[in-house]
Amino acid sequence: MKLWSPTQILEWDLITCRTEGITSIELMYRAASKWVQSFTKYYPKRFSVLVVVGPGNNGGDGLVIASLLYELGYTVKIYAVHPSVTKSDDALFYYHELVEKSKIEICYFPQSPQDVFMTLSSPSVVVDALFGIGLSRNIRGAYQEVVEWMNRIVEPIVSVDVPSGLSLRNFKKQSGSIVQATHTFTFEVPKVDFFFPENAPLIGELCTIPIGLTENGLDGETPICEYITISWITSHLIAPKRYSHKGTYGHAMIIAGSEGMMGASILACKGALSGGCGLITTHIPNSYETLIHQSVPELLVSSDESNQCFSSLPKMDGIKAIGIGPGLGQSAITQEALYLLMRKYHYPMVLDADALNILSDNPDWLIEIPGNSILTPHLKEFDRLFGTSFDTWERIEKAKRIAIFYRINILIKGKNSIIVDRYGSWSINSSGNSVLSKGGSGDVLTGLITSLIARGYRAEVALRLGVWIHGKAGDVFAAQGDNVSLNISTLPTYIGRVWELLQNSSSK
Ligand SMILES: NC(=O)C1=CN([C@@H]2O[C@H](COP(=O)(O)OP(=O)(O)OC[C@H]3O[C@@H](n4cnc5c(N)ncnc54)[C@H](OP(=O)(O)O)[C@@H]3O)[C@@H](O)[C@H]2O)[C@@H](O)CC1
Ligand SMILES: [K+]
Repeated sequence: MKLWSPTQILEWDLITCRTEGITSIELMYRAASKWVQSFTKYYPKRFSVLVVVGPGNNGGDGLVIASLLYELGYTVKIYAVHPSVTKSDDALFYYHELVEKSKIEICYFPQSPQDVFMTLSSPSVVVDALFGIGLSRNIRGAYQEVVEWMNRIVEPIVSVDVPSGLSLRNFKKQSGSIVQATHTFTFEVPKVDFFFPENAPLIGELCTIPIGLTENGLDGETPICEYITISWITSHLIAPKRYSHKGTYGHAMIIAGSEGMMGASILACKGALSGGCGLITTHIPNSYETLIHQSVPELLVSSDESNQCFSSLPKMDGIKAIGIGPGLGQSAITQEALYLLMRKYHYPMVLDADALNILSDNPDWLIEIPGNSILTPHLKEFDRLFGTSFDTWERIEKAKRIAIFYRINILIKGKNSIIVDRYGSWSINSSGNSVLSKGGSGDVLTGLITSLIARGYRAEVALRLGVWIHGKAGDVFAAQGDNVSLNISTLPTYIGRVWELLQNSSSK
């Protein structure tokens, strides 16, 4: 799914009006009606409702929502901050047509919405229609007071389109107050900022409400980014060849594990096996050869000169991708070996965990990373590598500059992982949940992505596929009714279920 900027969404509204021959007033009514349909499923008539309206079209939606709920028999009050209720022509139309003609009470600033709310019978809910995608600066003054009052109300807040006050990149350096919504019912498509970790407490439960904007209305426009869902994944899968042998699907190498951390090596190798490449060689400290043979008999094993850690380069003929880092350790001899490996190897590498820690300590080695490789830091590792950022937008801009400069791809791991590729395009992953927040989960992912590259996917595609499949495996596990106890060594089994699901979706 493509994610658009506020300006593009407003343009999409206009295109829809032109294509369908309707007015923006009609589109506003349609949007508000659909919104009310969703709202009533969560909050039935026994709830009384305070609708807080702002000066623009978001406030206009609020006026239509208030009158539709009133018609449905809800107890409704409106709270307006702007002295004349609204500055928008469309909203004014509905103010005269619907609100004035009804008996809905309107209360105004400087009375506090809290005081008005207290006059409603319980249970009650606040509808936040103060600002939507048109907010152009940080909220100050009366609006700020109102947002702070709303946030102190303990009952649910349901935001219309956007929690009011969220900048959506209309301006930089967000610093004003923002509504902390219980639900955000957003129109047509989620907004990019909803997926950023710093905004998670503001959005609450997200519900996207289709309002029938013209399909393909923004064709030819460049979206801000792609939200990776199953349809993107199925459209990028390479079908298995009919006649194949183990050489058909590529040869991957995993360099992972050191004394006391060989579990990381096993997990990364199992992750690689679940990615489906033809051959996997693992390079390990030589004292663990028997352990690996017994734990994962499918692997070819290359033994290091050291008994404890990675210290010498393996033979790399025919290896199409190397995954390196899980449990690797950071001894001086390992650091040296990583440096030599990056200089000598010319295909993509997937650098994770200790490989990233080593790079953080030696930032001038970044230039040695083979082109089209992948770095897979989580937030803290990213900040350690490239410095802290004010917010996710700044972090993404930084990642784009670095990715383009070094011709590498960067995965910033998190609840909604962000993928920035070497061309500067970026995506947000949609799959995954908290069962994956465990030691070893990243090791499996490193192996999986490495395997997909060896199998023949371009690195930037393998990265997106791997991240989505890994997250989806966590979702398949949680769908069984257990969102706690995933044992990471069983994760590859759930990756297998995801492949099955993908095969079924592709054949439909
Ligand atoms: N277009 C369509 O057909 C459809 C649109 N829809 C709805 O419209 C929403 C977008 O509406 P919008 O563009 O009017 O923007 P909105 O968020 O209401 O705010 C703009 C107003 O706020 C003001 N203002 C801005 N910042 C401020 C601040 N910090 N402090 C104080 N004031 C500030 C700004 O005035 P300014 O002072 O900048 O001149 C202006 O008056 C969208 O989210 C969706 O809900 C749906 O109905 C579907 C159909
Ligand atoms: K809002």
